[in-house]
Amino acid sequence: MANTRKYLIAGNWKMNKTAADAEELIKSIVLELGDKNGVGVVVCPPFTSLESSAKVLSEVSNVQLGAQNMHAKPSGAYTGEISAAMLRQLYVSHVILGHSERREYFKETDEEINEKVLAALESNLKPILCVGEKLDEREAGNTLKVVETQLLGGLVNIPTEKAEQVVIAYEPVWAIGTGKTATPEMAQEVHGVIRVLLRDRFGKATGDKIRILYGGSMKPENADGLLAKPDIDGGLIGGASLDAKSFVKLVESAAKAGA
Ligand SMILES: O=C(CO)COP(=O)(O)O
Repeated sequence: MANTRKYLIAGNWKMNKTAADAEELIKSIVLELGDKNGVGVVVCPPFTSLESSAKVLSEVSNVQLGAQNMHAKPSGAYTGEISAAMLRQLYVSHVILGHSERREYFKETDEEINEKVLAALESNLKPILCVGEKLDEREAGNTLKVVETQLLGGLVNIPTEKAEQVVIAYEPVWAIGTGKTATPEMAQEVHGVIRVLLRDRFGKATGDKIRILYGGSMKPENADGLLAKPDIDGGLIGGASLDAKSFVKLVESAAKAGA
């Protein structure tokens, strides 16, 4: 066993699957997964599929539901946005925040992401806070600096007693959807630094409980090496989460790593 934290495999479906397609995929995942337990499993379909997904999952205890974003304000004149309370009512337990695609295409800043993390915790949603460097930042030797700024920026004002609810996802932007994965050593180097920053920020006991997922072209063929590393506590999976068999294989890899 690489560590004592419970592994988590989360699927980020991004802007894929209509509600009907989502229902089919969730059913296939549930079937493929059976009653396997011991690893946290979260699926994050688009907003439009949350309600039908929640219905399918209402009788399943080993798969949780996540959203891909939310607004920091509880309600108001924010056309097109979704609040934490709206997600909670659909039995959503997790929410991905600060994904690099939102930072890049929707210009989300660390400050806005931090407001969302605080609002999510306030509503008892578990934020999956994403951090990660772009290729030019890595090539310039700035990886750790970028990750530290995004991490600490996203965690401003988070009370220590709530910090355990937070999940961190390290997703090097150059590895997302490109088929290029960070080697286990490259990923562990960054995860190890994130662990030290979390211990500094929240104390060792809490810092050691926070899960740090790896994301970026993670698939069944490369998962074992990554999940064997001491500070890699699971995965945030894009492409490979859209296929029930490969997603469940990743859950099995995590179960093996945690055994
Ligand atoms: O962005 C990701 C998950 O949030 C990773 O996507 P891929 O697994 O498709 O590279």
